[in-house]
Amino acid sequence: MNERTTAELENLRGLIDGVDQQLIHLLRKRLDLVAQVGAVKHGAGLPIYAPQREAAMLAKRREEAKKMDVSPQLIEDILRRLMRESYLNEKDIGFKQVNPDLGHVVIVGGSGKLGGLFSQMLVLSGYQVKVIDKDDWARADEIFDGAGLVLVTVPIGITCDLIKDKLTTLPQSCILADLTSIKGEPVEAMLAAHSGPVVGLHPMFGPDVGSLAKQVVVVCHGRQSAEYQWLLEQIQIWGARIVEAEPERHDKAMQLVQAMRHFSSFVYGLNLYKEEADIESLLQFSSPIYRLELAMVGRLFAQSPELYADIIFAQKESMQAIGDYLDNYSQALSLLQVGDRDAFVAQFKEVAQWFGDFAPQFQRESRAMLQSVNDMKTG
Ligand SMILES: O=C(O)C(=O)C[C@]1(C(=O)O)C=C[C@@H](O)C=C1
Repeated sequence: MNERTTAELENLRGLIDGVDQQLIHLLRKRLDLVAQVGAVKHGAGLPIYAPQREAAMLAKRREEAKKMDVSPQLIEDILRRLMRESYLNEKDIGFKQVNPDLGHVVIVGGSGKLGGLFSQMLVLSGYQVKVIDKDDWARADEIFDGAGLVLVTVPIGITCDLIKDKLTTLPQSCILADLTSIKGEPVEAMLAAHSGPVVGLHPMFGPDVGSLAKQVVVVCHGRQSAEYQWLLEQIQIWGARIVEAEPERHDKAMQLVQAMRHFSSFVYGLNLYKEEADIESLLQFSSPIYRLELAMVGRLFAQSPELYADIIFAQKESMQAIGDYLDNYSQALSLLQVGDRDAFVAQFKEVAQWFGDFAPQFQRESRAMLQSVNDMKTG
């Protein structure tokens, strides 16, 4: 059935169409300026992401919007979305090459998705990239000869053995780095296999990010950090933030941030499956937060089971963290079973106090996400 309308409404809608068309012209104009900014940054070696400029610009636009009785949050939302577009556009122009004298780069496992992303970023920065995969080891000497950087990005389960078995005769000055999501054992293995510069990296994002702007790369220093300083600078030019960490502290955090997180998403999906839940009707009844939760869980099952098995099984210690979760679940369930509502409320308050200022901060952040989820609804 057609939506009802009136002549007056149609007239106003025509005027709105005109304003929206003007917006497209303005967007085109902004994109052209951003392309020029990208070219200037490329020449000067400046990072794609400029947080101080963004903060100053947003503050000014919010003020101006207020004066014109436009919601400051509206202009902020629009500009943030536009800047996301800027990161993508500036990326395509390419990046300054921080170390033009580096020999070529070898990506071990380059046909993997994350390896592919790093390969693309390095090529966009002017480096020559060679890939070595399962079937290429017979040509290894030729591929590694003259390499300035070897980046290991194979599944966690085989990373350490591959380093020990295959990467012991790299050129002395070559940097050996890995992208594995645990850092203790791989960094140790690299230090043992290679006597030159060593660094462990963990990109805290998946291969489907459009740009590295605002993403985090964890760095665990191995040896001769002055030799790979350029690489960290290069990653920052791509827009990412470098966070330094000790391998042990990083790995401990990953037990909760990755192993436990993904395991509980897995069980959530497993439970929906066993309960024979009808996703279609759940979506019909879903509140925005439930939709977001389904999206978080559902996206897991759109990806490689091996990848998640690798992450979950990577550290024996994760079993403890996941077991603790089960214990806490059982204890909380027993409150429900005995109908102890007061104990539940008391426990809730205790946890809320522990979250402190983070709880309202997360509430604010999730509000914006929930609004976007709602915006995406159609029909
Ligand atoms: O001003 C810049 O440095 C830009 O790259 C442009 C722009 C924008 O779209 O306005 C984009 C990214 C930066 O983080 C800041 C601002």
